[in-house]
Amino acid sequence: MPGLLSTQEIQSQLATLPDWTLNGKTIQTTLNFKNFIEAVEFVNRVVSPAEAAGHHPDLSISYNRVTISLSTHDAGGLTQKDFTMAKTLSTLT
Ligand SMILES: C[C@H](O)[C@H](O)[C@H]1CNC2=NC(N)=NC(=O)C2=N1
Repeated sequence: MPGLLSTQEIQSQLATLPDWTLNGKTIQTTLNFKNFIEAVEFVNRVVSPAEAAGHHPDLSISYNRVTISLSTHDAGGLTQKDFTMAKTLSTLT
């Protein structure tokens, strides 16, 4: 599938994102907030850049923790879009 990154490309991109890990065909991170409200406020800040990029992370909230998972569903794995979005989301905390 065009656009899928090689294992080597994934590893070198991950090296630039210290809080993110590879989990199967996704990259993932968990962020900790003070409480549920702050976690939800973070998720709300994700909406605009995700819509602008047409690329949407999987999000799960557990009280004060937000787990973000990125994968390019259309391509069936990781593409540059996932790493670009991970970098964008890292600026929102
Ligand atoms: C048409 C639309 O842009 C696509 O379906 C987009 C929407 N958001 C998406 N988000 C993610 N994470 N992967 C996709 O393949 C994807 N596709």
